[in-house]
Amino acid sequence: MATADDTTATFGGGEPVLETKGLTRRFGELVAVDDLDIEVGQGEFRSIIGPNGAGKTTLFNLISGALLPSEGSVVFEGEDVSQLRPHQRVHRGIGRSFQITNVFGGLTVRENVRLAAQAAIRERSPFENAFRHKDSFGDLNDRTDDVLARIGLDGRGHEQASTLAYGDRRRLEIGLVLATDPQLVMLDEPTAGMSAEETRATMELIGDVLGDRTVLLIEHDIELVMNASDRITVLNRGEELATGPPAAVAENEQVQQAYLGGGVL
Ligand SMILES: Nc1ncnc2c1ncn2[C@@H]1O[C@H](COP(=O)(O)OP(=O)(O)OP(=O)(O)O)[C@@H](O)[C@H]1O
Repeated sequence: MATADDTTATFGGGEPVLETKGLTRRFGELVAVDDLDIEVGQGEFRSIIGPNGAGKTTLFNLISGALLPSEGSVVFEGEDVSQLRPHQRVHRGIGRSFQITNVFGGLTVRENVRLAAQAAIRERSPFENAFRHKDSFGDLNDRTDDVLARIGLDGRGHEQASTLAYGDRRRLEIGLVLATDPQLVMLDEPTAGMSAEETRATMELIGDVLGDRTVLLIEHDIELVMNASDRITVLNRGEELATGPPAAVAENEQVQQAYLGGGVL
């Protein structure tokens, strides 16, 4: 049950980009995601937080299509996508999260970006993509150049991905998400394992390159979540404990008790 402010208000007006309706996922007896009704507005930066095992990753998997719901639905841009396969959801504009974004170490930076862009060209069958006339690849090359520039790796497209330093590899991963031209971007702990400086730079990059998209973020770094989010949803044992702007969530007593044992926020 949601208790915080602003739960039902649609961000920025208009229809939500993403809705879950009674979304539930069971693993045997365990209810990992329990009757979730959330709405994410166009252009919103929404963070999902909660203790270990709260259901955050399961929720992401249900939205991306890696898992199917036991009950309920996922609605994206007004369409029920609950039964679609992951690649079909990518075509509709649901961006992959880092955990399922593959950087191919043996390929160059440019080849990686180009491949991601190609995989996501919408409305075409793989057959059509394979046999398109050479000239029509102009689009793809333009998009690849644009992505490389936006992630600051232009001029480095020829480097083999496996030789990139950690921070640059994370940039490339963001580039691969961007290359699919998603409307909704799902980021699963994008700064995990980074130094404070790398974290700052990565969040800045995310703001720069994904600022015009709708973003869903799973993140354990509370300070980062507080600074970056328009709204935060707190999960606990699969249930929505609260949704609201950072300040309202930080003051929510149930959140304090369930998530933080009091006093951390
Ligand atoms: N494939 C699965 N089979 C059985 N149980 C699962 C499976 N995936 C997740 N679970 C269980 O579902 C619950 C929610 O897990 P989930 O990974 O979604 O939580 P989380 O909030 O992402 O946790 P963390 O912060 O530790 O990553 C946990 O109790 C977990 O053990």
